[in-house]
Amino acid sequence: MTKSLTITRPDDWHLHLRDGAMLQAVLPETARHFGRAIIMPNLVPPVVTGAQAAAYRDRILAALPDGMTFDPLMVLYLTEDTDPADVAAAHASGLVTSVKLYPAGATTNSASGVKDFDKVRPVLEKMAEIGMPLCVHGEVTDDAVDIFDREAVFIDRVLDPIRRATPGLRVVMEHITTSDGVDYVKAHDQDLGATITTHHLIINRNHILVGGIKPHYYCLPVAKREEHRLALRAAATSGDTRFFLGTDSAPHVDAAKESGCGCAGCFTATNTMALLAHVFDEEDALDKLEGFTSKNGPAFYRLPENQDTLTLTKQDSPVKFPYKIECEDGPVSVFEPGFRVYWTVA
Ligand SMILES: NC(=O)N[C@@H](CC(=O)O)C(=O)O
Ligand SMILES: [Zn+2]
Ligand SMILES: [Zn+2]
Repeated sequence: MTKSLTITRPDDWHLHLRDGAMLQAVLPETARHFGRAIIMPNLVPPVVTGAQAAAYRDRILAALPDGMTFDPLMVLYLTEDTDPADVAAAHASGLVTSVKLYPAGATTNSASGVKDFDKVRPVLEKMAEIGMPLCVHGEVTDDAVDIFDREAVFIDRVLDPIRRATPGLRVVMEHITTSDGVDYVKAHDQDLGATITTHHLIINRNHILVGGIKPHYYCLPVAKREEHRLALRAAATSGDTRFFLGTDSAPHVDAAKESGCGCAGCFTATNTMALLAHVFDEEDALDKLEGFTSKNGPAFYRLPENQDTLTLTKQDSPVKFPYKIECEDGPVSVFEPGFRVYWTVA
């Protein structure tokens, strides 16, 4: 029996579009379904100034196929040299939505990130004053900390001290992967939210490592134990407005992933909405999907909801997705959930 669900058009509150040929290849995959996305600034070199964000936004809009509508929400990459006045001006003009904090070395293209958190205090204070959200990649980079513990340690060592020192700072914990992340958000107020990815609702660390190493399931923060995946599912489907979708769809060409030192990132833009419908259906929470994908994010970012809608239908037989999308630089594998999917975007 065909089931159908119409929701306010979704937004993606954490997305990597890259640049050049990759941007050209992946942008339609997102714009087909999503009205807006928070565009991650970890290009090489990173998007650091308002002027760089304006130029990147123009390149994104130039790559948008005719007939598609999509609003890229630009983000500045926080460095120890970021000028609080440039950030405030870029925000006031409407050009830039948020600032992204990467601990130096934490993830793909994060070499220009922050080493000494005291150095960015003036920027964070300015952001608290003007109500501009800070997006955070929440992992410590200390060699002594096990990679599976890096999110929990970040919360204690970095995030909580920053929030205490900067009252009023509005923070999005990006791509949370642990029950520690879920609990930290739940214990705090409206100035704190978190994005959850599609893939972290689907895979745990066994999926990466059992039966052979699966490079396409490797991303950062790395997927954790099953109990954490279940905590993320519970948070996403709970209706708690502090949790919203950030796919962290992060394309790399297959040659860079299927390598002796494979890049981190899962490319989920193509099938994210169908996979989320599957997950929410499985959790008997289809009525919570719209909040997670289309309402909680705009509420946190203090933006209007999209005016248009998206319809998902559940078919009688499994739906096929492309295995790969083509890019001039090489093919990019689409995230394969490992189960049959019956949902599709109408
Ligand atoms: N998530 C990832 O595994 N990779 C992202 C970076 C990030 O979001 O940390 C990327 O840019 O490839
Ligand atoms: Zn990240
Ligand atoms: Zn990311």
